[in-house]
Amino acid sequence: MTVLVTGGAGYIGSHLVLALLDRGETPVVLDNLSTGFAWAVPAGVPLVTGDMGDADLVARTIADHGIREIVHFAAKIVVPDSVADPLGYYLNNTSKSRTLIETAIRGGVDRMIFSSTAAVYGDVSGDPVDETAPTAPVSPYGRSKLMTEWMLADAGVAHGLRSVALRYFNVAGADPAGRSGQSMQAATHLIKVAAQAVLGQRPKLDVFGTDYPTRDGSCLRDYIHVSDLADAHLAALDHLRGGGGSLTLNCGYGQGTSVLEVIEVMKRVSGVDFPVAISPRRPGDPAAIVAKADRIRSELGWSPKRDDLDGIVRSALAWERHLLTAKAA
Ligand SMILES: NC(=O)c1ccc[n+]([C@@H]2O[C@H](COP(=O)([O-])OP(=O)(O)OC[C@H]3O[C@@H](n4cnc5c(N)ncnc54)[C@H](O)[C@@H]3O)[C@@H](O)[C@H]2O)c1
Ligand SMILES: O=c1ccn([C@@H]2O[C@H](COP(=O)(O)OP(=O)(O)O[C@H]3O[C@H](CO)[C@@H](O)[C@H](O)[C@H]3O)[C@@H](O)[C@H]2O)c(=O)[nH]1
Repeated sequence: MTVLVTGGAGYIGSHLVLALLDRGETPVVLDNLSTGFAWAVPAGVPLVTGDMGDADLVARTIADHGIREIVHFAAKIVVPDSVADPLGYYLNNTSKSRTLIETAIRGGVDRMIFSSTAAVYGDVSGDPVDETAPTAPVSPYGRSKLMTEWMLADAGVAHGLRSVALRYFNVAGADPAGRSGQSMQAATHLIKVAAQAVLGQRPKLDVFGTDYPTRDGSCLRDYIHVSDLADAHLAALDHLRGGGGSLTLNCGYGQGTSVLEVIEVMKRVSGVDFPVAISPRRPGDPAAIVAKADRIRSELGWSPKRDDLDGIVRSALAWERHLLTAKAA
């Protein structure tokens, strides 16, 4: 069975492509390479370079490869950018997802896994949130994703498309075998930025706010290893292939870690005391967001294998070193 992976040249999508190959499946990637890399798509995996908003291209790809299921990662993903450019985010993440969903249904696709986000919940009190918590995103990014969840739910009722919306919490780390990682140099994610600070690629790390109502004043997030997340997608595919119904599932470990704690782990693991500056809050950031992640275990039988922040940080750092060596070569 061939699986179409939109955004498969990106960070998380490339890890799913590896996980699919590891279990003998046949992925096809559709990616416009806006933030992804052709080299991140393993040799032998077809890469269709183009936009998910291009209905003709999507229809052709579905027909050419006999696609019945799509894992949909393609999106713009930077929360503060979405505050500055909301319409760009609604176009790429919402409107183009609408085109993708419509074209998929017309082409006979009946299963879809969607990369949703913890950002759909908004500013929660800090207690772990389960999937029944009210959705009240505080950024255009979160809203652009929530609207896609709604479209999938409505299309499911009207057209029989079954889907699993996976609400990722903070994804970090890299493939344990060193085959992929987060590669965008201008990335804004905390663990990536901290790894770059270790290697001297950034002069310092800014902590965006230490005046939040949290245990040390910095924001709390629930960091999940990207390979555990890839496994959750495999489990979600298996669920739908087995005839299972649509689901919305949190993907996290249920453990909140503060920005300052992440920095402490990065310094300890690397042995490098990089400079840290306390800076103002960043727009669109909720104070604390931690998953209650029981449903994914009971519905999919998924459980994490790499629930260890030291290990996540170590793998992110190893990938950053790899990128640096590759650049120098
Ligand atoms: N990284 C996280 O912590 C995180 C957390 C929650 C949810 N997510 C979601 O996971 C998904 C993947 O994120 P990522 O971290 O791998 O980001 P990424 O930027 O590395 O990957 C996104 C990929 O989508 C491609 N793309 C974007 N718009 C496209 C379009 N219109 N047509 C075709 N390709 C397009 C990009 O080129 C890129 O390869 C996104 O949907 C994101 O919202 C990520
Ligand atoms: O240089 C930095 C980078 C980040 N942070 C802070 O670190 C925390 C985590 O930030 P980041 O790694 O950028 O992730 P989030 O903004 O939490 O967003 C990520 O996690 C969300 C789910 O929680 C996803 O929806 C988004 O796609 C993904 O970018 C936030 O409090 C940031 O303010 C800093 O203090 N300094």
